Amino acid sequence: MTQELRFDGKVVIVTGAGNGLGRSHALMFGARGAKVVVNDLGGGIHGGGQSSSAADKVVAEIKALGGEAVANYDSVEHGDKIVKTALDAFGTVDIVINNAGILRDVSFQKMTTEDWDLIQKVHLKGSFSVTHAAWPIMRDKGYGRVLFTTSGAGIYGNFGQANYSAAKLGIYGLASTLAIEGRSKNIHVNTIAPIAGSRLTETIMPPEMIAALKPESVSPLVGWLCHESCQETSGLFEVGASYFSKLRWERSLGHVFGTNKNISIEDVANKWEKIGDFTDAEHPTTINDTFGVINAAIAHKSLGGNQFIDLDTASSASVVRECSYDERDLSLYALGVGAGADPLDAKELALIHEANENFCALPTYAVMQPANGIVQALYDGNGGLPGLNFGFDRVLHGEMYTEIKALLPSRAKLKNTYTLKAAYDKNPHAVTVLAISTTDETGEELAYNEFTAFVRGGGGWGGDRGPSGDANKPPERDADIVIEERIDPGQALLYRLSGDTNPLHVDPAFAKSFGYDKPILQGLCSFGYIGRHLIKACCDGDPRKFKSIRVRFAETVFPGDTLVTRIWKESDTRVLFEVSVKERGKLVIKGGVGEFFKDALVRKPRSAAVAAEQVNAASPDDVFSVVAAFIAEHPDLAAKTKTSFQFNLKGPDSQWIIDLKDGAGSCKAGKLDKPDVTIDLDSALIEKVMTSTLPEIQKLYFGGKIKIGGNVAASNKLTAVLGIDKNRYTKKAIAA
Ligand SMILES: CCCCCCC[C@@H](O)CC(=O)SCCNC(=O)CCNC(=O)[C@H](O)C(C)(C)COP(=O)(O)OP(=O)(O)OC[C@H]1O[C@@H](n2cnc3c(N)ncnc32)[C@H](O)[C@@H]1OP(=O)(O)O
Repeated sequence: MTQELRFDGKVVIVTGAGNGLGRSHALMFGARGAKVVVNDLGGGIHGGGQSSSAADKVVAEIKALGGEAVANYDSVEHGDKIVKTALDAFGTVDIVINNAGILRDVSFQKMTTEDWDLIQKVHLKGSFSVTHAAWPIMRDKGYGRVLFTTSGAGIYGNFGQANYSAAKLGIYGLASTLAIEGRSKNIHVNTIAPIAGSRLTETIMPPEMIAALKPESVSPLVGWLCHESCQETSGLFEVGASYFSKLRWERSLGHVFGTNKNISIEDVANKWEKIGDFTDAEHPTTINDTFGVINAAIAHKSLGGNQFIDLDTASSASVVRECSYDERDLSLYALGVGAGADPLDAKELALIHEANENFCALPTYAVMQPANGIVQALYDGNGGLPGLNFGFDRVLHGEMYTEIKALLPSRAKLKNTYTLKAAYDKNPHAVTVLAISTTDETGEELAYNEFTAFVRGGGGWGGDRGPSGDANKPPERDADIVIEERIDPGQALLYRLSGDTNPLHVDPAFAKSFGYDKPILQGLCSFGYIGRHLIKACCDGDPRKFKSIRVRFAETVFPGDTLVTRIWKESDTRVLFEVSVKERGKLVIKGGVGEFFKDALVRKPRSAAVAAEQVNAASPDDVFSVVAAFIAEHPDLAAKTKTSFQFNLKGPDSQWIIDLKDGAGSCKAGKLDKPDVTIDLDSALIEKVMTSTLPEIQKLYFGGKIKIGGNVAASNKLTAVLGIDKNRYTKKAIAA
């Protein structure tokens, strides 16, 4: 900032401006264009006497510098008179500097009531009185800057200054409330605790220190806080001898016993260390920050001595959440975890392009829907999921285990059943393990997940510490396979669209409040990358061979990092792995274990009820499901599938091969030479079905001509027909 900050046209009252700090402030304002009311009673430092000479001298100094100033000799107890001087001379008041003060230092033992009252009168009541007289003027004009002067003696206490300490901390309380009341009227209120050599301090400081503590080194802070371009309000600053700093409150995370418990003195004594433990301390800035904590404590009914983990639910019934996904979700997720960086990589394209004949869900998508249920619960601070009594401000994803039980369909309605498997007290933190079983509409279990949450400051209830140490350490030899991949700097923003909208990954301010320099990558995003690495390295690129993965998120990963996955083969179906970040040489994933199926999982036909809902579907999966459902409903055809059953599903321009065997099978684009059955799609028939059943779909999608494969919109039409009217259509076709 190079432009001079001036106060032209602004009217400033500086109390106690005849000497020391007040004089320095007044000269600074005068030199920068302000009209200054130089108030000074001209008394001694202990409150006796009166003289106009001190104020007059400073007025003369300001005028000599080319500025405008008037003197005022009233006591600050009569703030209205001081403000009247400003109004009479300059017509308004813009800035009030409450600086005047005296000392009556004496030990508390010897302090008289008069010593006490006098100090309260000059400091606390004086600050009130001047500010109170100027307040309506500043409110009416919608502009004001008020500065109060407190002291280290007020903030920290000081021997022999009980009266002064009380008044000075009272001033800070006054300032804090005025900052709130003035905010809507553009009145900013700040407080400084100056350390300066002045008449008040020369009796208690050695001369060389007094010389170093020039009042002139305090005034620049006063000038900045009172400038119209400064937005600071409610601040408290220590300043002196070229040192400028800001103070704030700090509060330990504390301890909540739970309101259902009668708290004893012994309970408090037992938790004393925790109550005073400033690890992960908070910095409250408003009274609501305190009420929030108290309300949370009142709201807690079943804490059993801990605030964030609902231990009661550890043994209670599971919670079920329903959700669904489709091809678009799978594609978006695959992109979110780095697939498609090379659009010509055919194996990865099959994870993204829903009409690809090998289209298949990335197996790690199995974590996504269960995770989204947790994310929703975290938004609520307690979404009814077992164990969760905390929000995003506490949680880091600690560990993850995912096991695939059946091939994920390209679309499904899911039931996720959440159970709190364990809660460990890693004092001062906590670790919870949520077990989630995922089933589809048919009741078949598709996946099993274990989410481990690291809950900052959530421990300390004296519970079991749980497993310790590093599990699944890799052997001390070079890795068998190393895969390196850079995460795009914008990856967290793309990944969050799959559902993990935790602000920690997108909002720089939130990340800062959590203790990070910038937003961090979602744990499950790294997880997805690593899943892809394992598929590439250990499944020959076939996601259908992927069985399970276990990781510990040991260090933070940031978007833009390069992941280096090191894999050690234990057998054909099991590996250990670790992941580090190339740029920082940090190990970010420890204890990794991957397991694989010897033979790729195969699709199983889904029930007719499920298939009937596959309208507007676009993928081979859906075509397959519908046809397989039809077959299942026709015993003659079903019997054939026990051995092998193949047929062509033919449209005017392209064809699908459906291949069924032992209740499982595949569907891909192409034409069999010798199919068991050929179902010939007749566009006239389709048009008739569409016209009679779904004219709006026809209007949108159907132009009298159907294409299959390659053309997604056309695939929609095909499966819509099969789904809606499959019996009528396929019967006729097969009969033909
Ligand atoms: C849960 C469902 C989530 C669903 C998704 C929604 C939320 C998401 O948006 C949130 C995220 O994605 S966060 C991003 C991913 N996670 C991270 O970046 C965390 C990385 N890990 C760390 O920073 C440290 O390990 C850290 C900070 C976690 C721990 O480090 P320290 O404090 O140094 O701990 P330390 O002293 O080493 O160990 C204390 C005890 O805790 C155990 N522990 C350590 N790391 C753990 C971890 N990652 N998971 C589980 N337990 C862990 C230690 O073993 C130790 O216990 P003991 O002494 O008994 O061995």
